[in-house]
Amino acid sequence: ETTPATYEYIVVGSGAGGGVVAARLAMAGHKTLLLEAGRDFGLEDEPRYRVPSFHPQATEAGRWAWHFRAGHRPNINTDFYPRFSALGGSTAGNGLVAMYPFDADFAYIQNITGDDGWSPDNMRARFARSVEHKQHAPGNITGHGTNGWLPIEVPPLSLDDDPQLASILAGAAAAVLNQTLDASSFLTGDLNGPLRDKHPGMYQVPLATQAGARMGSRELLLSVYHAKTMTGEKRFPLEIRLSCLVTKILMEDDYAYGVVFTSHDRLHTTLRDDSESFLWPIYYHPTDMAHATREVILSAGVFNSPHLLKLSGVGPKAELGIPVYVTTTDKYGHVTGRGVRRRKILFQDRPGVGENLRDAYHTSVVARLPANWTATAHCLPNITGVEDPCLVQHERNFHPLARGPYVRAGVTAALLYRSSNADPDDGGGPDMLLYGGPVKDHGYAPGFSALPANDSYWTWTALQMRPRDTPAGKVKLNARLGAHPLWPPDVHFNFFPLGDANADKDRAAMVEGLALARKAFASAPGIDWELGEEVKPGRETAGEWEVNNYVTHSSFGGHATGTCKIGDVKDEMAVVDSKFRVIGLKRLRVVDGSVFPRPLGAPPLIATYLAAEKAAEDILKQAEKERRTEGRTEGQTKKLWYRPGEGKKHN
Ligand SMILES: Cc1cc2nc3c(=O)[nH]c(=O)nc-3n(C[C@H](O)[C@H](O)[C@H](O)COP(=O)(O)OP(=O)(O)OC[C@H]3O[C@@H](n4cnc5c(N)ncnc54)[C@H](O)[C@@H]3O)c2cc1C
Repeated sequence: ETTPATYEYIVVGSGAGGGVVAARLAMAGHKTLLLEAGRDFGLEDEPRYRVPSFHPQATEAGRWAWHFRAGHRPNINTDFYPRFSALGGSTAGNGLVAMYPFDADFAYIQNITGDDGWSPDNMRARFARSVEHKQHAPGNITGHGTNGWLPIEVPPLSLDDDPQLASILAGAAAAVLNQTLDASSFLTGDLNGPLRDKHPGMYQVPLATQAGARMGSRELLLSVYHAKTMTGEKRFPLEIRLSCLVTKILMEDDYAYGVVFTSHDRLHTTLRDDSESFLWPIYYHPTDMAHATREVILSAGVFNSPHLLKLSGVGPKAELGIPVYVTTTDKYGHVTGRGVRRRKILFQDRPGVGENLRDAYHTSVVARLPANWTATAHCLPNITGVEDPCLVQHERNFHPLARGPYVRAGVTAALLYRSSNADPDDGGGPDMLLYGGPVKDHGYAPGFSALPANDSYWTWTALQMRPRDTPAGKVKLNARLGAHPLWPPDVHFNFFPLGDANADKDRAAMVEGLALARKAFASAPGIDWELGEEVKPGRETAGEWEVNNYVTHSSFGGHATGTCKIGDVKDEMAVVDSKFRVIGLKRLRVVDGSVFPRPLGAPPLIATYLAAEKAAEDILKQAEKERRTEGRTEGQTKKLWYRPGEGKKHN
């Protein structure tokens, strides 16, 4: 029996939420442990990490993924829903789209909680502090940062690259915006500018890249981890432990004081498959613990954060207050080896944990154009044994202009528009986004990343940025197997719930989006559709019933949120308050993409980074307050809260 290692803060998960929080706390001088279930794939010679256009292949790389199956309708959970397990979390393989959220997204949280830290002005100021906006086209950079840790750049583009490109974009401008294509405003416009919230328009899409290579919370963490003082010592007290799956939050009375974790490479990815072999890693790989004198911060993502809270006994009484299968452990968290027992695991009734699983709807129209894209015609992605000249070009050059076509992640243009189904009371402005690129993309499904060698596809995807309030989905303990950290949770969205009037309006907006995508193709000047074709949904999907059916059953997500939602402390379904503190408990916060109470207008990456920046400020303010009220100096705060053994322990 040894004394567990003790830190001021323990952060679980290194994604957009946890990566930023851990880095900020360590930079402020606090001894911080970051535990991440995955490995550092960026460290390996891994083009799927670095190269933006390989993001679909990264999504399907088994060793990086959580292998979630998520149903989009209740009781069906067969759909592939990618989430990454790596240093950097989902930022290690996501689509890199770096779009600033809408003011309304932040104003909503400010209004329901009364916390002005969420005001659009404060969030914009955080954005300006966090990013370094590198606009390769000479664009408007008002409201952007120039010196932050996250580089954002617009991949270089020339409309002369391919005769079909200008035509496709002109078709979209005509169909969606009723305008002729203004190439100069498209090339210099600013999708992250402060004015775009209220104005329909067509923009290039900024990416979180540095000179055409992926950047994210991994790079921030590594720069903090490796920083040295003038005398060559470690500058910031950050410890990062990879391949460590946190299995439980340790709690006593009403506060968290540490975590239990298991170290094993690929533990969760190889074994989260419902098979009978699920128990061996727990038996044969040691569990360990760490204690936190100040706080435990849960940043395990939209599915794993509520799952881990539930595994630790925090969640709905109806689910945790009845006997479920649990692994039996001794008082140090070590598995006793006597298998599983049925046990009630309720520690704190928090009915909102795992509820309110929401997402933004996407639906795509894919067309095969008459000719292959000239910019990528010589590329040979995904052909084993053959050197890919485009990859060689990307890897040998370090200026985005010289790196070639792989600096793009599959999205070339985004059109913001207001649908005829928009909520009249939503304050106006665009409620839909139509984005497109030279890819065959109709959502995540096994095998989707296998690209044809010479492709001639373009996909327009309609994204509903502001779905209405409808009955939401859930993340629950595995109904069949119970509460074991290696058993994946049941994840059920609730897309277009039947008989719900708001869902019908959402579907109508998506049907309109699909029609506009088709019109965009049809309006593309000079494209001979005798030589090309719509491949998805295909011409046979033409009648009202067929289109409705296609939208209902083929719409996909990717922006899941809400399972640990922020709310007023009096809202019994809220999980955390505006400062990310789990309501009803002390010393425990959730800081990740699960906290947003409803889907964000923009893709969630930047919003999650900014939420984490706010959380770090909130945590540091609290630490400072404690330091003052206790009248202690910083070095003397260690024993402030953690007094294990004094209180009543859970389990
Ligand atoms: C394929 C894909 C494409 C995307 N494209 C875009 C895009 O283009 N633009 C955009 O804005 N957003 C995009 N996103 C979404 C964006 O990446 C996420 O919203 C964001 O990363 C969420 O951050 P997070 O901190 O909530 O979770 P994550 O970034 O998922 O991080 C959670 C981390 O916690 C770790 N973890 C989980 N459980 C445990 C445990 N028990 N113990 C230890 N560690 C644990 C995980 O391994 C993971 O590293 C995409 C996501 C995916 C998966």
